[in-house]
Amino acid sequence: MPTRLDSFAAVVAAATLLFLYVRNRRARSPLANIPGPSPVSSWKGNLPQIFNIKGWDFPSYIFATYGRVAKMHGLFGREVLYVSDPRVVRRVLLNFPPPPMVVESHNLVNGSGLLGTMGDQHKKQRKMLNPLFAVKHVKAFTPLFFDMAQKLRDTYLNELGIAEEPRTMNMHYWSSRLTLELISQAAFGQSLDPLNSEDSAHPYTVAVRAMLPAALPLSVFRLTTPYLKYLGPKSLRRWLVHALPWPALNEMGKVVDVIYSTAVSTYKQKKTIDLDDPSHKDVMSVLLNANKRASQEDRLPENEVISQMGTLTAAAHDTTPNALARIFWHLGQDQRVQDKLREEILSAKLDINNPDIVQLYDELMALPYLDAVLRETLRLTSPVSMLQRRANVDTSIPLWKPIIGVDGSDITTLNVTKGTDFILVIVNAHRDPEIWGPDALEFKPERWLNPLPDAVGDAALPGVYFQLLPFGGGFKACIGYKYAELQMKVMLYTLLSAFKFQPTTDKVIWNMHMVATPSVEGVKGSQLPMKVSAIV
Ligand code: HEM
Repeated sequence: MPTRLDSFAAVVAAATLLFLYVRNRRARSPLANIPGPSPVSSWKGNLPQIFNIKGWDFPSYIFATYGRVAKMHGLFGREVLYVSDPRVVRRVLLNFPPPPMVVESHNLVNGSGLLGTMGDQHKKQRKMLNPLFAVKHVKAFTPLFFDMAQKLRDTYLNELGIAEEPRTMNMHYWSSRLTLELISQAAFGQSLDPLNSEDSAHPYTVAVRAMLPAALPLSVFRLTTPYLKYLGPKSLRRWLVHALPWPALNEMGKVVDVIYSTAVSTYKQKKTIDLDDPSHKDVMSVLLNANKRASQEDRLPENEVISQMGTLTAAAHDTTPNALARIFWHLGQDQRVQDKLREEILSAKLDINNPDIVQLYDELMALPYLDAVLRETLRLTSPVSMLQRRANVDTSIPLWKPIIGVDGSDITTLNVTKGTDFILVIVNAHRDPEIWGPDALEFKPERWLNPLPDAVGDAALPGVYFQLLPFGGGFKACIGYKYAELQMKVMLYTLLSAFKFQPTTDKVIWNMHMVATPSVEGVKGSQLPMKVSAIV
């Protein structure tokens, strides 16, 4: 029979073992000396703070308390580095992939397109698609974009009666409709929305707009995505999505089906046309043609070509309308900037019917204040506020500026092991006063008209868009950023020439999803109400 003493000894032994286990684990971790906040959940660590749609204060709190590097916890105590140090951001973005969960979630929804692939498969796709998104190709869409933006302007003026009296318009909704129409025409050569009335009812447009709301209730299950393939073949998984008594999943299934079947029918239709006919300029036609001519080694299989359609639509639609809405929001908040921008636009008098498309594109891009407003919005309020990556090797990364370790020593290099997770905090890197100056938190387009602080060059953030990261950087950087830039500039040029935009009394909230989205309390869906008046 064990005595009380035996029981006591067993408890002490167990406690000692547990203590040693925890201590050894901590000692073994090369991140043990990196300071950071305590986890708020025993199994979710700091994730509820990191991925909180109302959590804008968290990145600023971390920056103020810990600086550019903080250690946090993910699921079941997994260590996560929350980083805005520009040298670390550079090394990580240029070398490490997103964690499998991120890539697999994209793959489940849009198949094996750019967002849903990694490694050699992804490299091969980029090789095929990069030239189609180069400036030379994007320039060719300038007249189409102006045509569509003018259509929207005329609908506002006439069908919606703004020529007669001001109206409150949801600028997110209209940016989203224009984005979808432009991507349909430019990327797939088909028009889905004539943009001439209040509503758009094309099933594809409806499905794409429903995608993000449908994905939100499922986002907590993203963690399981790398393992879903073990449930069986695709056909079985597809059947389960519709058959399980789970409304959120069934809804997502319906949305994905519409997007996929439209992609397949577009692909089949493209195979019947003469792709050598130069009038077929849309991305999909050019891609099919390039793929047909590619060497066996470089050629993409059919399913990967089809998957690009949903991928490009989702990537363009989930981001550009929110970026545009944010610009309109800033212009509403700061009427001085709006007036100054309109003045530049009205005095530029671009000939938008200029048959020299290259000249028209170059003149639009050369408008300095328009460019400065865009850059400043994407700096201060980047639509994407964080990126996720996972180390694929053990390595050491020197820091831009040292941090102070838990033991009080200076840390100048991060030693990370394979598998370490990173949250790259774009919002902090874009607002760092040591990089951007003491006015880093102010919306000041003028900063881009003057030489930037030397620290911007020294920090060398690895973005594809100037020294900024709204479009990411490295091998998974945004392929469509020149396209997005053109769309945003054309829409601003066209609408600001005709209208004044003012905030309403509604309280607009920006939700910190993976892409920041505006809403109004108590109103369903994305909302950016603005009072729009015609300029007489
Ligand atoms: C303002 C608008 C946009 C923003 C802020 C934006 C932002 C981003 C960011 C941050 C990434 C990198 C994600 C990561 O590293 O994990 C990305 C990737 C991507 N974007 Fe965009 N994007 C925009 C517009 C577009 C447009 C218009 C298109 C297509 C026409 C597009 C297509 C893509 C694709 C295909 C990828 C995946 C690239 C890859 O994995 O190789 N984006 N975007």
